[in-house]
Amino acid sequence: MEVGFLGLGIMGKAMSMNLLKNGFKVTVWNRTLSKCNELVEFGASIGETPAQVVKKCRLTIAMLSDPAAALSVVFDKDGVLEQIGSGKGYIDMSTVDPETSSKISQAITSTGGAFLEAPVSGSKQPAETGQLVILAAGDKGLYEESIPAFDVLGKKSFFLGQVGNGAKMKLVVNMIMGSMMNAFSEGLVLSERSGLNPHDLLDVLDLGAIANPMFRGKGPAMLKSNHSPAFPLKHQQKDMRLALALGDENAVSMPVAAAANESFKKARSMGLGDLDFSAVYEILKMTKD
Ligand SMILES: NC(=O)C1=CN([C@@H]2O[C@H](COP(=O)(O)OP(=O)(O)OC[C@H]3O[C@@H](n4cnc5c(N)ncnc54)[C@H](OP(=O)(O)O)[C@@H]3O)[C@@H](O)[C@H]2O)C=CC1
Ligand SMILES: O=CC(=O)O
Repeated sequence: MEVGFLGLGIMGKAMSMNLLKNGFKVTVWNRTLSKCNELVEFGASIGETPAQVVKKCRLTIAMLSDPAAALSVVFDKDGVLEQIGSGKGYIDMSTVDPETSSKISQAITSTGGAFLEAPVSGSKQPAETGQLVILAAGDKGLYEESIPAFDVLGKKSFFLGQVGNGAKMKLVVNMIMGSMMNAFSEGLVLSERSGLNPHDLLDVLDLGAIANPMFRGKGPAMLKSNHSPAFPLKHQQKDMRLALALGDENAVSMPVAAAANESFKKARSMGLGDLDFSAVYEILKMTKD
């Protein structure tokens, strides 16, 4: 099966590599084209523009940073829209808001092309090992056609109905995750400041009802101030912002998420945006009497 892949950041590189290792022919494009070279060593072809990739491939996947990037790759010169049409499918796996996804869907479907949004839950390591959770919505036929690729990329795929539902589900999940990371960071700081050993806190948490892979996986590195990026903090803050907008639209009060967003914004303003989202711990640690 031949697929196009647009966007070779932390996630896109791991996902396209996985497709190559599992026998897919992959044509890649990235805004910074030099990032394609590593994939070529594993058998990928390069497309010079998004339009060239779509022209060559029946299915094209995108994994881009945010709504502005997702829109630019579709609507700008040499973009997806120039070559998409009947018989071709476009799958956007970036985390964006439902409005962005709907705008892209309308443009693609008006040409006769098929569109699926399919954001993912799971970070760098699940992307490398094909253990993502795929939250798809949109064209059911394209979803079914994409299952062989989704089976390589993920451990489970959900089809959630109309375009927008995948984006909403992803934003709800990441809103919860961002709030949890703040509560966890506050707990680590409180344990240290009150004279406890925070490593003991990690052990206690891991044996109780709120044990989870995020605390287990990130806790020890956080205590060493190691925030090597798996999920960049700037993307987590983008997701909090988009989730809060979804809350506004639906008149849902979310004071916990709003407070977490403020912490992520503060961390960004201090230059921590490219670190892992666990770096929010550093700004909570700085707060003194
Ligand atoms: N990392 C993670 O753990 C997870 C991330 N996600 C989501 O997946 C998406 C990608 O995340 P991740 O790989 O971590 O992000 P990265 O920041 O590592 O990569 C972002 C990608 O978007 C491209 N890009 C940015 N702006 C533009 C633009 N204006 N035009 C074209 N391309 C652009 C970048 O190109 P260039 O190389 O040229 O900068 C790069 O390929 C995000 O929506 C994120 O929220 C979802 C689940 C987990
Ligand atoms: O979006 C990030 C994730 O870990 O999922």
